[in-house]
Amino acid sequence: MDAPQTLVLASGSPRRVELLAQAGIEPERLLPANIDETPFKSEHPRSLARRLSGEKAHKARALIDEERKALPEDERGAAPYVLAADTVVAVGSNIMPKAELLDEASQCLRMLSGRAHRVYTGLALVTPRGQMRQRVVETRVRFKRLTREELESYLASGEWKGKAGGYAIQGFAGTFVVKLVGSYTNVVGLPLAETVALLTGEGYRVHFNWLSGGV
Ligand SMILES: Cc1cn([C@H]2C[C@H](O)[C@@H](COP(=O)(O)OP(=O)(O)OP(=O)(O)O)O2)c(=O)[nH]c1=O
Repeated sequence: MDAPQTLVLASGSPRRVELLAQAGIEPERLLPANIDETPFKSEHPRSLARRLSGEKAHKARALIDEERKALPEDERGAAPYVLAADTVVAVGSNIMPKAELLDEASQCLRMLSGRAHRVYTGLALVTPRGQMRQRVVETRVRFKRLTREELESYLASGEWKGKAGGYAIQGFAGTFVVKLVGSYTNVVGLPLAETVALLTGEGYRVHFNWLSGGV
């Protein structure tokens, strides 16, 4: 019999939950970790994705440790695996904001129009023993040149809200993509092959019972 294992996803992103579900992984708990996501001065986008995902995982694990400490020792059980991610969009070394305002989204899209950019997702896993494992996955994306009409209707759609770089490839913005090199799920927010590899590499058992089909 396998020892029990639990997974906490340190995220409030429904996309990340859906992506994990696509791999047959259902976290026992969602624990969004609110952190300050402001880049340091001249911070490289790759370093930012790594740092922020690490901070999210670390914060969630610290909360869990607090909760466990409040329990009698014999009721604590094993600590869970804690997984976090952070997605950063960049043109060269210029980090695009996570668009919250129309103006920000508009600026991002003008910058991305007709150009190539990179999407970095930092993955951070804290093992039950408290060890941090990290990696950053990079995808290159090229957008076609956007017409004024496309730009305006995209802004009106609101799909950009809360998205790194002011777009969501899984929605209307999928029609802007003329080239993509690397992991598609990485752009949506969680690179699946790498996430599964990270988890299984640390002893988390992923059940590949796909025979019944899910699509
Ligand atoms: C580029 C791109 C980003 N995104 C999303 C993924 C992330 O949710 C978001 C980037 O912000 P993140 O800070 O990575 O994540 P989040 O704040 O949404 O969630 P949490 O920190 O709680 O895990 O942008 C898309 O959904 N599609 C895309 O094409």
